[in-house]
Amino acid sequence: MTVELEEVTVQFGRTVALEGLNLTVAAGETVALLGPSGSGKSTALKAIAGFVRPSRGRIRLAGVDVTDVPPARRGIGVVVQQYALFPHLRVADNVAFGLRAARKPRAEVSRRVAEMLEMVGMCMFARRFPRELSGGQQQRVAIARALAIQPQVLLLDEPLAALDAQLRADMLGELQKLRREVPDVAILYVTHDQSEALALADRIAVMRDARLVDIAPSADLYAAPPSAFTASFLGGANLLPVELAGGEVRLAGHPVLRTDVASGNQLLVIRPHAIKLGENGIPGRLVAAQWRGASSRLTCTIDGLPDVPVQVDVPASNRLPGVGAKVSLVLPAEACSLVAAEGR
Ligand SMILES: Nc1ncnc2c1ncn2[C@@H]1O[C@H](COP(=O)(O)OP(=O)(O)OP(=O)(O)O)[C@@H](O)[C@H]1O
Repeated sequence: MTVELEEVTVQFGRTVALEGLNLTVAAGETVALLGPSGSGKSTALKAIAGFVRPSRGRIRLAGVDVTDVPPARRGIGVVVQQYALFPHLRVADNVAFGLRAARKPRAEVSRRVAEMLEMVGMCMFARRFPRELSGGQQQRVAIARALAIQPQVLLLDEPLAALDAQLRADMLGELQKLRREVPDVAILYVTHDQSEALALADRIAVMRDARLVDIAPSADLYAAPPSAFTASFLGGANLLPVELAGGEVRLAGHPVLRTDVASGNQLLVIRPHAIKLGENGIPGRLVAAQWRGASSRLTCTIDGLPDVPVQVDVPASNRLPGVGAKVSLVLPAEACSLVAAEGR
């Protein structure tokens, strides 16, 4: 079932939490809403679920306008950060809740509950209460409960945020599997974690200050971010001031890329791991080094641009120059792109 938002604006008093959002999630597609805290991601999800009412705009499910339809009648599965299981109900009854509310026959309820618990690997825990489960197990039950009603739309709001790093990685794997098991469901996944968005989403929608900034297939957005904000938010790219002259992009006077962009205030985008310390590169200095396990994050400056830090990731096995030493930075043209500098 396709989800469509057309010019959806949500206001809380004088706060505009979401401004004119246009977004479509196709059946079978996973879209991640990615953005910093307070950018309006959860508000967008709540508007689709029907928990908040837009002050302007329309929401359609499979072409049908549901803007004025109450949440329970939209047939949407919702999973939020804090699980929100019913504490007084056992796991099986939590999962059965929506089916019983829809007055499904008893045999169908038990069959479906068993199927769902099987899918999330929680059959053994059917008789437990939520308080007797770990955070990850509770989250699986929440997902089973959301899917039990066979929703055509699944909304996930930071479902892994309350879990520790190991569990988060495990659950991310589970969610990838889940996507394959419900191939026709439209999934909207709210997160501020770019690695979750990249791992799960077909397309990523980047939000900032209540607005959609960019939306594109995940790989495209990462490889060629259309804006400076997306370049730095998704993958922490370097944004370096350049000069454009005669079809050439120059960094501190050194040619790095050819371009059709004629003029304007442009920034060069390059990811820290794409820059190499090599021969005949752009001369600069190492100003700091931070060991990060498998890699080291180096902060360098380029001669002539002393106030612009350049982040470089190198494998931790590489021998590092000493802090203060001269370095030569190689920026492969294929790893470089341009974005317009922002006015702020
Ligand atoms: N019920 C509410 N009443 C008043 N203001 C609200 C309410 N809900 C959200 N807001 C405001 O709307 C803006 C967007 O909030 P929203 O929860 O959508 O952001 P978010 O991107 O999901 O953030 P986070 O990642 O921190 O959850 C924020 O400025 C927030 O303070």
